Amino acid sequence: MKIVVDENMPYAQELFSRKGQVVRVPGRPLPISELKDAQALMVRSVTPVNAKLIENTSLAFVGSATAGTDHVELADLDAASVAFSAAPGCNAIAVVEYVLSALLLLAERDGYQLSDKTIGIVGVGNVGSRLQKRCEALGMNVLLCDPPRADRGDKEPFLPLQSLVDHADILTFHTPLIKQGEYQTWHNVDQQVLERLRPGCVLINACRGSVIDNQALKQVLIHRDDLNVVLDVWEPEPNLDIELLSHVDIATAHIAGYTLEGKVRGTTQLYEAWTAFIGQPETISLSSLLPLPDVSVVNVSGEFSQSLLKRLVHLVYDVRRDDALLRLHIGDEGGFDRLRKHYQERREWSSLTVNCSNAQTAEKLRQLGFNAIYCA
Ligand SMILES: NC(=O)C1=CN([C@@H]2O[C@H](COP(=O)(O)OP(=O)(O)OC[C@H]3O[C@@H](n4cnc5c(N)ncnc54)[C@H](O)[C@@H]3O)[C@@H](O)[C@H]2O)C=CC1
Ligand SMILES: O=C(O)C(=O)[C@H](O)COP(=O)(O)O
Repeated sequence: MKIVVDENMPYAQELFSRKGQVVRVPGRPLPISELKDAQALMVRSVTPVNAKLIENTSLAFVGSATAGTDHVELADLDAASVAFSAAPGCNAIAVVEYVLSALLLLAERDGYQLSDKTIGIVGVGNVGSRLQKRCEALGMNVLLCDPPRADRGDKEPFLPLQSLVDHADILTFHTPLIKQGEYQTWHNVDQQVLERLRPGCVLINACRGSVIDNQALKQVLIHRDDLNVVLDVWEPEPNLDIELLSHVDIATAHIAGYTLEGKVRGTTQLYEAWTAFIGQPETISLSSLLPLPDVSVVNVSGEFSQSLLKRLVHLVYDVRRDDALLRLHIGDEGGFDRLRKHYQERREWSSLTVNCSNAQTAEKLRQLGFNAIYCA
């Protein structure tokens, strides 16, 4: 059995080679000739999966180690009777921690407490709902927008997008890219929305570039220098608009989901889906695969504060590292993809054990995702 896997998928070789011959390939562009005699293909978001890719192959299964599936034409796979599985939620914690790392930086730079702010979360799925919990733990006022969930009758108090635009100090997007229909998200943030954002608003996009009209954003940023913008995703990728980048406060190369845990979960979720598909189901424990992080234990005394949180968060991950790298390498041929391919290991906050002398501090840090322990 031949299994073709994207080379940017940690532990794929180790796991999939238990069941067949593994061939690792680049995802952009993917060498189609490798698919002719392959039974399974495991991709990432950079590989468009459509009729053209799968024609004249023996593929029975395609997996994508991603949350988003806008790169996959599901109807084409259905028509060719090729099974498909994604990895929902695999990297949700990573995206949440990216967003909070960025917010803690901006809050320190501009001298405010996040607990005084209202955050609007658009798209309250795996990422949005985890972000909601952590923002509530921080004492922020949280507004939610998710029309599909509202229409399903989910209990949360969902609001229309316009209401979030009018009331949020921070507006952050976590929807899939939906190109048309009732729940379209393509260019959800257009010129009109951008002009209407509250003065000093922080706008974050860590879902898909085209959820924000990037050309409209560039034009608006030229005359609205009060806005603060965090972009992890761009329209288009990898050839983003360098002038837009120069107006953005925090700019990264579509790496919000790139913790080691997030990537490995993506691989293990696909492996489990695929072994179930071939009738040999296996379950993989994440902790059996993960190495110890560089910094694994710290001691903390005293009460919880935003500045303590920022110090702990940036001990694990400081988004400025990725911002600096993108600005340095965006002019290089293939720079965007190279940064993603050779991404420096990044861990989730839960990888850090925080020994606290204060019980409330320990409780708060646990709510925020650290492995915090109260040591009397
Ligand atoms: N930058 C990165 O590295 C990453 C980006 N992503 C992107 O973020 C997206 C969200 O990720 P998850 O939370 O894991 O997906 P999810 O599918 O769990 O949640 C998406 C939520 O958006 C809602 N939604 C759909 N249409 C909407 C609309 N028109 N307005 C408001 N809400 C709408 C859905 O009802 C759902 O609750 C993914 O589809 C993917 O494109 C995900 C992971 C990493
Ligand atoms: O899971 C998603 O959706 C994402 O956006 C991924 O983090 C993107 O990573 P790649 O699949 O492009 O490596």
